[in-house]
Amino acid sequence: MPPWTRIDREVAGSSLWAGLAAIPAAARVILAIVWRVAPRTMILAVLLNLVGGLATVSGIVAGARVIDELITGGPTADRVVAALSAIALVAVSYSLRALLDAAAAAALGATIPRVREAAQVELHELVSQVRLIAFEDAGFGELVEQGSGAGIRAIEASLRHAGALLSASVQVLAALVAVMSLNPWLVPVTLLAMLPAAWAAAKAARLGYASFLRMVATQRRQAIAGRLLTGRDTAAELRAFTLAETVLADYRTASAALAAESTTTELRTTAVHLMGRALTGIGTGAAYAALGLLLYTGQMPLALAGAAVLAMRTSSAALSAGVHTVNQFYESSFYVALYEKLRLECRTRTRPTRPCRAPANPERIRLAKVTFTYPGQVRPALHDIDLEIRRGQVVALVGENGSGKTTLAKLVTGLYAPDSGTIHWDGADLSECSEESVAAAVAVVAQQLARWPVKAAAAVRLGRAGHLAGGGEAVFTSAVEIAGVRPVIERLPAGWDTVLSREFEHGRDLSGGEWQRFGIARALFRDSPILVADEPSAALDARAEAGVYEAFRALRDGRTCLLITHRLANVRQADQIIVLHQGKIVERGTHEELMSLRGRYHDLYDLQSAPYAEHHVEPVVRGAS
Ligand SMILES: Nc1ncnc2c1ncn2[C@@H]1O[C@H](COP(=O)(O)OP(=O)(O)OP(=O)(O)O)[C@@H](O)[C@H]1O
Repeated sequence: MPPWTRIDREVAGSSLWAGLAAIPAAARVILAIVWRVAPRTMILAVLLNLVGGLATVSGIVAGARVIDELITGGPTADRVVAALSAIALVAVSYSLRALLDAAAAAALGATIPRVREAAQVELHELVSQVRLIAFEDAGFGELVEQGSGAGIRAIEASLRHAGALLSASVQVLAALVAVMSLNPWLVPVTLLAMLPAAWAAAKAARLGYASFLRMVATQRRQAIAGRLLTGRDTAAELRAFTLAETVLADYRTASAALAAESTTTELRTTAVHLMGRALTGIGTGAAYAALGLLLYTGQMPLALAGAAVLAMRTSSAALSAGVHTVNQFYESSFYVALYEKLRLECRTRTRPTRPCRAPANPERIRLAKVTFTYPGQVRPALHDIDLEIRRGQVVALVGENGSGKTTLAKLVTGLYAPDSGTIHWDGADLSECSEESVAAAVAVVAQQLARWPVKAAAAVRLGRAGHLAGGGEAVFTSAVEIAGVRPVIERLPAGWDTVLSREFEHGRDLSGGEWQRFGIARALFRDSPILVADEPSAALDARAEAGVYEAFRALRDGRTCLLITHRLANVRQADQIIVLHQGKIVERGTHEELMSLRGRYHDLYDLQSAPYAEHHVEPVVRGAS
């Protein structure tokens, strides 16, 4: 069961009062946005609803007058003439009510897109300003997904519910006020007719949620199996492992279960509706009996009976609609609460604005006793790290999977902040520098590259957003040549104008190595004094890899390069090799120093070069040796 079904369980299991109690909090959030983006339309919608209520009162009262005129003594023609003005008022009242309802719906319709847009834009602004580490927190990730998806949809739905609820409440109230003004005894009579209908509506809604809950797991199972059968990601393995029949069998089982459940649910819902209608019938019958009693005992003149019937019909229809809306509003209120929680979380996790700027090209980067633990983890990913990197050095971070290389690179470049210890760029403590100024000095070839769905030229130029439309031509050309992007472009149907995504017409996807070439070109085009390359050649062919390392060495003139790689042959010429193991630095030095140490680096290097030594060939170090 997905985590969000908790909400449906809660709605299915709680009372109508719990639903009503949850509405004010959700309404506050929505009204705050509406008040910000469309205050006048909001006031107009409320006024239209209120005037619509007055039209209902006038319609009912006028209806009572029509009957009154028609049943009083005298010739029929005179009675009809006497009733004409009341008949006209009935017609005007109900026409006006229809017009006002339409106007209120139009006002709401005009407000909803603006509210949705305001909520979406604000949320995306807030999330984009959140510190990177927040995304390593699984709870925050889930909140972003729910808050920005279902949360935004709930804002829109709640606004509709608020409109429907306001309209229903005004109509119920109007009917009660109308009958009250005619005869106070009519109030309990009207309630008698409308309460069973309200009860039935609440019951039907709850059964709807319960049946949805019974089906949701099977529905998801069917959807997942369907995606596995038809998706692009699994298409190759599905065929290569001849898995189609296995997955199809699962799909068939889920579909059959779903069909059976649907039939049962349909029958149950029909039974509930039947019960609802029967109860409404009993309620109405009781109301008529009460009416009859009032007439019999002379508590009420006959003319008012018609008004009572009108009021009963108006109010029970409005109340049923209102009760149904309360349930929906209740469900939406949970998601609105998630949206609100996400906004608050974003605010607490926003990147701080700091006046101090980091040095544009630091002479020395120093880490002292740096410890870092990922959110929700007990064991630190890095422990007591002391490190110094000088401008122009190529520093290689090596070590087994999970030893902390990527994490260390993110700390050095200010993407994460340490839990304890300090990171200085020259005299500046990174914890006091603005994140933008730190980022300005750094270019990153990330281990998991973003596959930007943009034109090929933009995929490189994104490295320096200021030059997206053009500029930095010499740097662009050199970045493209070094990263080996040119031959890729020659193979693309529209060259530099090809969109790198199959989601667009004529768009093209790239191979893993081709994406990596774009990632390297993007970082080189950034032309920053510090380059961080995390496994930059994992997917590259031997020729491209040699070219890239050659280029990294050439960057040494005044630039600092932090290199993470498992291919140790590529780090032989690094100025410093840092060997990490379980979050600690266990060895450091040049290749020669570490080899003579005969420690962990020596063992790893030997392990990698053994196959080449056996066949008397050099390892893939053309660029590095
Ligand atoms: N988002 C995260 N949440 C929790 N733990 C994490 C997260 N990312 C990494 N870790 C853990 O932190 C430790 C260091 O991870 P890191 O990615 O820095 O290793 P690495 O040396 O770069 O590994 P690899 O060679 O596989 O890329 C590992 O134990 C890893 O499981």
